[in-house]
Amino acid sequence: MQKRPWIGTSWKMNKTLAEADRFVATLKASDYTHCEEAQLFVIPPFTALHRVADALNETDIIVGAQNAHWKDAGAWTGEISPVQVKDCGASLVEIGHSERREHFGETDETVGLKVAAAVRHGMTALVCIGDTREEYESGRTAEALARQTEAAVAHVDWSRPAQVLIAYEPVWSIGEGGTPADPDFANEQHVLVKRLLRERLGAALPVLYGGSVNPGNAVELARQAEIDGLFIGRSAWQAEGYLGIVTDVIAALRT
Ligand SMILES: O=C(COP(=O)(O)O)[C@@H](O)CO
Repeated sequence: MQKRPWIGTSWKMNKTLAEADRFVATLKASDYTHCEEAQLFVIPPFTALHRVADALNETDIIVGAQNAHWKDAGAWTGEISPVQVKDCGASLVEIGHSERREHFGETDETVGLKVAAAVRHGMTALVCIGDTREEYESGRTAEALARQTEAAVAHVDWSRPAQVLIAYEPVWSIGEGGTPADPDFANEQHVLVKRLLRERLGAALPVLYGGSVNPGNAVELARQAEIDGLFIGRSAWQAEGYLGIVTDVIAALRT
């Protein structure tokens, strides 16, 4: 059976409201507002979340938040709760991106608590895990992924319906100066993560790849047996770039 990949982008700390509107207008004018061959998702910054979710409401494109706290409300100045992002129209929450782990004190424990909270509120949790360059170069990728995978699912109440996606994003592959992971290497890490999940939960979860995905490597990555989707940064920040990758991947998976 042909796979239906997740293909999405986080805008990180980019886009004014006018720029968000332009991206969304291009998306809405495309053939992909209702797409059976891929699950599209867009993760704007909080400032544009409500507006983008509203604009894409009638489409099949999922809109997510880049983070959400584990508590529903309270004295947590500067934070945003899962109740609030859901209220803005988000149905997905990205959790544990390496930039948050590196710069904002996100830990395996807070990631686990946030995943459980997002799921408790009926949203999909998209959990980013990945090895640092130091872990990669010293052969400790598997150890890092095992630790982060276990923490990501540790607090979820699995006796209730829960949608959790994992994004394998090697830290050394992300952003300017990042090296895209070799597709075979990425696939091997996805095999490992899925094995860990099967042992822990009795079933694997979808695992997406992220880190310097671009028009030149997207198809080969998406063709890997255990890569269930692509999570794209820079190459998808212009709607045309995003739609170009979506078009290429869908066409390649048809053949
Ligand atoms: O960080 C990500 C990848 O960024 P790139 O610019 O594609 O390296 C991923 O989480 C999508 O935001």
